[in-house]
Amino acid sequence: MTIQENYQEAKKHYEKWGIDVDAALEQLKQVPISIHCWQGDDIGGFEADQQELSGGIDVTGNYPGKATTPEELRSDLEKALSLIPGKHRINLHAIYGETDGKVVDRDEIKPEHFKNWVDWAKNHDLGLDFNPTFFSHSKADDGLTLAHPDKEIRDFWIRHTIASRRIGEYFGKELGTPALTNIWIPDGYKDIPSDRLTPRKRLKDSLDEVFSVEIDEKYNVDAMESKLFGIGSEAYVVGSHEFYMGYALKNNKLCLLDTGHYHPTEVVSNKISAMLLYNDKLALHVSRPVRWDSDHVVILDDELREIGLELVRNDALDKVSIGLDFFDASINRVAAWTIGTRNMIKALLYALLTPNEHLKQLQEEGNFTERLALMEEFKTYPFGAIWDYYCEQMGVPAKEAWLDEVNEYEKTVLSQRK
Ligand SMILES: C[C@H](O)[C@H](O)[C@@H](O)C(=O)CO
Ligand SMILES: [Mn+2]
Repeated sequence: MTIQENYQEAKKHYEKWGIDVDAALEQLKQVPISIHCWQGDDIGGFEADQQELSGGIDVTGNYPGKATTPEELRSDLEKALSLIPGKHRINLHAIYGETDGKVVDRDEIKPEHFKNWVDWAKNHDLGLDFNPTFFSHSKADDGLTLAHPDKEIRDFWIRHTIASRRIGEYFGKELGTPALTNIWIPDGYKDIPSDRLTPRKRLKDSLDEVFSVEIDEKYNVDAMESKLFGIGSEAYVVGSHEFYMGYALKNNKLCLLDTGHYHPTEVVSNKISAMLLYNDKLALHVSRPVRWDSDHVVILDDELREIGLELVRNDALDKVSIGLDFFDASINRVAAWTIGTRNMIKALLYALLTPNEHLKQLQEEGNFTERLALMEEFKTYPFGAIWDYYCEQMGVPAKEAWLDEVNEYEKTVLSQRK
């Protein structure tokens, strides 16, 4: 049977439940995923005075073929994008600017340093998102930035954050789609603090100063990413979930929830509906924590499916910006992007093919037996046949055929790199 024939058969199973499969695929096409550039070079970036990765995050593995120039990174992204169905966005960090070999400190970065990215995004019909980089820098060596006790250091990072928001604004103006500029700082302490309040007051004041520069949300939207702990900030993180939740609500900013940034049994899928009651919009970093915030490649596991379901059943696809955040250097990096992003899209498709209204109704009626039974049965519905058809329709390889292309790219391009 062809992919088309399988699709026609599979469709009937879903139609029995009143699911309009073609409409679901149309809806899926409209959902952009913000693909993080940093999977392609182990969060190295292109600063002329590149420094070792810091900030309590770590990339392990030494798989050959890492991108070491902007051209290589863009070429690798193009390869991955050619294997991922749909129209997406690319998420950049401030360390990915291009300065012709000149040292430009973080508080001096300008839109012009990202012109090549914008030209490339225009050519490939992509939106761009942005992140100030508060790690891998001598002024972040002690693990403190916007909450630093030294005003000079704080001011440096405030200038960097404002410069980053200006770059987001530039992306939004040039590309006709607002950039999400996400602030994640590593600030915290390894051991039990004697004062939790003062650093948080400083972070609040720094953010107030950063946002005193108004930027039209038509071009740039601000988000802030909380965290529970990092390497070197095991006991205390200044920018905790509660800190940013309060700040975002009061100041009309977005909270960005990273799926690896909570207690091990705490899940982002359970936060979305609660937060959307009070926040118009949210952002996500979909990652996969394995025992800690390990940033493994996203797989189609229970939590990913549950996130997809929450976004779809709560009609939140327009309210939640979906970004990815994983970095694995132990496997082919183009494959990592492809696997993780395809899985994110699969989770959304799975949710769109679920009889959500019927299941909600069962719950309202207290019919938990049928609710559980159907939720389980739908796991083995012919979802794969619909996915394959979607890939074929979108002009990307169905099933594992994309792997041949990655292997070929590895042979002809990645393995030739020094
Ligand atoms: C590189 C990213 O900004 C970083 O992963 C951040 O988003 C994070 O999740 C830190 O743990
Ligand atoms: Mn993150």
